[in-house]
Amino acid sequence: MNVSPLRASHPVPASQRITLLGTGTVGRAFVARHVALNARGMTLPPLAGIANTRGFSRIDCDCPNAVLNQLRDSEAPSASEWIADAVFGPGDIVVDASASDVIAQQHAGWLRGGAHVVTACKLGAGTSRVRWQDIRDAQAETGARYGDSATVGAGLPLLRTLRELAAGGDRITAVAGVLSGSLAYLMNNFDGMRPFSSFVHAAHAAGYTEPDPRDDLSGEDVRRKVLILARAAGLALDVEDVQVDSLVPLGLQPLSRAAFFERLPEIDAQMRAKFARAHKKGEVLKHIGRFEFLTDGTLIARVGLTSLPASHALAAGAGTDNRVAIWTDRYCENPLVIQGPGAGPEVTAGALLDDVLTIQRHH
Ligand SMILES: NC(=O)C1=CN([C@@H]2O[C@H](COP(=O)(O)OP(=O)(O)OC[C@H]3O[C@@H](n4cnc5c(N)ncnc54)[C@H](O)[C@@H]3O)[C@@H](O)[C@H]2O)C=CC1
Ligand SMILES: N[C@@H](CC=O)C(=O)O
Repeated sequence: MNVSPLRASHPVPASQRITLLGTGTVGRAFVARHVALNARGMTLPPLAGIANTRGFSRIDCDCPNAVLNQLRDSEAPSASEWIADAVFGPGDIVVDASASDVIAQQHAGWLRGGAHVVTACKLGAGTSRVRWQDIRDAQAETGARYGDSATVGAGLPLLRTLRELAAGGDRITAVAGVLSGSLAYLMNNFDGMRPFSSFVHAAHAAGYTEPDPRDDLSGEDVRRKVLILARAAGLALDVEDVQVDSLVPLGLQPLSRAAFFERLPEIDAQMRAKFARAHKKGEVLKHIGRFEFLTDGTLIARVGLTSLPASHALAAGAGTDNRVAIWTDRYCENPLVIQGPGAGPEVTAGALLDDVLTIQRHH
């Protein structure tokens, strides 16, 4: 095993190979699935390198888990210096399982170099319109692929469905639904009695939340998903076009992550009150992201908590289920509805590997 936790150059390969960025909840599940599929005799591009904030390690052995563990446990100081030395080119598949804006800024450049990028991180295509456009332009210039199935619905067939409908000439008139697996889990389990904060801890421990759960509770993660969905539908929405209502109390917003967790119970009273109001009306709380064309042709986009009758089309689902309704020219009376688990390391890693396999089949 050749492990070099800091600064390693990465020459352009002759054949397809994977470099995994991120050794956290999703990265670890990705390696586990890669190992498991290999053991089942599937032919996959090899895992050639892994990076995290500690550095970059080349994998010269049949032991990606050992390399991952060594890198995770490395005492090296936190640094992203490996990025400056990394060169990805044709044949490379970069799998982004980080939540790093520094890495997301590199997506377009790596595509321009001819490498394919497969990402669970939404900060590439789910933030500014300029960054998203740059990624699209880079793909068009080199033909390299941008695998984004994991970014919305943790691999549920949402993005591909929207793209196929749009490619078939259908106008997408609205998309609305539960787009956060962690918020689905929270709303499906919170009973108004046990503290809401205890469920946030459980969702974090299960790997459903973002590394910082405030990204979920603030609605920012769903804003990114709404942007990615709208862009897949051919609508170039920008960040400020999406109105977002946050669940994070003001006092908890500027804190470090550790301090936020300490003061998390401060969220409980407001959530108990919201639950009680909904319960009194015989309704349930659901966190909904949507974009839609109003009858005057205006496109609006919103994210936030709402209370719905239990019989409402978007109120169904259990656990981490995302449930998303799509209205188009074709599906104008009754929407097309897609539902299934929308968060968790295994489904997310599965979506990343599905995209890797698609690239392998087409290149
Ligand atoms: N947990 C889930 O259900 C889903 C997660 N995702 C996305 O997957 C991504 C990863 O999530 P988790 O694994 O929960 O996060 P995590 O916090 O457990 O792991 C993040 C990893 O990224 C690495 N990293 C951060 N900055 C880096 C840098 N500059 N260079 C190299 N590595 C760097 C960290 O060292 C860490 O290993 C996030 O973008 C999240 O939005 C997407 C769909 C579902
Ligand atoms: N934190 C996200 C994970 C998937 O994108 C969520 O809760 O949906």
